[in-house]
Amino acid sequence: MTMEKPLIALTMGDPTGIGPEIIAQTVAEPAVAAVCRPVVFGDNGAIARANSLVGAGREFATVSSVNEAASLTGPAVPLIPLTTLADVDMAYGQPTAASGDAMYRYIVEAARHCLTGEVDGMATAPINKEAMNRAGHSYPGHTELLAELTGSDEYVMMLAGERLRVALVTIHVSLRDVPSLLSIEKVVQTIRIVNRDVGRYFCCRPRIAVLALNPHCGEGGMFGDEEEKIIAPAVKLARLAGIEATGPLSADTLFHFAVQGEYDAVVCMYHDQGLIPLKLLHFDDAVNVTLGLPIIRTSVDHGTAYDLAGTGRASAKSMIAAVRMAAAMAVMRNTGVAV
Ligand SMILES: NC(=O)C1=CN([C@@H]2O[C@H](COP(=O)(O)OP(=O)(O)OC[C@H]3O[C@@H](n4cnc5c(N)ncnc54)[C@H](O)[C@@H]3O)[C@@H](O)[C@H]2O)C=CC1
Ligand SMILES: NCC(=O)COP(=O)(O)O
Repeated sequence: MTMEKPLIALTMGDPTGIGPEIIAQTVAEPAVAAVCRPVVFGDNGAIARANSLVGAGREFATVSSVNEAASLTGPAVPLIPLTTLADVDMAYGQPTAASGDAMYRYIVEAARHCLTGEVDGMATAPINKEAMNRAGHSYPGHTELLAELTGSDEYVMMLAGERLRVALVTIHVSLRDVPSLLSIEKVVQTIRIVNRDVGRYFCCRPRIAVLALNPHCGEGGMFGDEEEKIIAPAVKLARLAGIEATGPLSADTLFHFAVQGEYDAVVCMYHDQGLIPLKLLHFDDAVNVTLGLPIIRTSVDHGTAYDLAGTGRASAKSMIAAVRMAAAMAVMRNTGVAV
């Protein structure tokens, strides 16, 4: 039996950043074409500029719907133009209200098509969160926007590389607010979603490490009591539910053991606790996956890189990895077969 390759929506991200360039490189990558049919949600002008800049040699064909994209034959990559940006809205590193609105619209449309099942998943290029907010769309990032669009109360940001997966209990919040945002319920919820979705897509019964918040797990309460009051009870509840969770574990040593293969995922209490080790190991090729949504969504692990935009020097490895992972997850969901 031959199965059609999954249709994966690629959102162009910030028109003034590296998004269009890494998309142009990604769709030209044979390893991407081998596993999926990409369809780009973006802007003709921004993509044409990026395509000639990187010289990857893959043509784009403007289409007006996902149906038309799906039935396109030949080597051109379908592009659904949702905006027609003026040059001023594509000036490198200078997002405007129009470009802030554009990045939002690409995400909304791709998510809508994921929900209807017309596309199998989406992989997103980076946005500038401040520009999206300035355009009137008040979300900390894709994750929270997609949670709202899909009606999901429970979701987790996970970043995954070959050697390490980190999942975050709190995401884009001020460090000073982290302790008050932690609760037994929130930690259990994160562990539960990681267990279910890492189990569903990546390995059958994940071994989950749960980090402490404070140095030395709080040193018996001398350096904080979140371990005793919140994290240890949460781990206990998760274990009672049959989840292979261990913790609280000291963050300074745990990553050494996680990358030796002792754990399949590490639950971290805040953004930089997980993303610093992840990017140290996997800056080039990690993928951001939103767990808990009814749709498949992956993304790059980096930002808009204004210092590189327009130079053609940005690496597309994380975007390529994100598209390939979305495709593999779609095949797993649609057929139960791991690829
Ligand atoms: N998935 C998303 O939409 C994300 C968006 N952002 C946004 O990106 C903007 C800039 O954030 P920063 O913290 O400066 O992070 P950044 O990742 O854009 O840049 C940090 C450094 O990494 C380099 N870099 C980033 N991507 C690269 C690539 N593909 N190839 C080679 N070098 C690369 C940059 O040149 C820069 O030196 C912010 O507005 C932030 O909100 C940040 C992370 C993820
Ligand atoms: N640091 C990761 C990041 O900013 C990604 O956020 P999101 O836009 O995927 O929610």
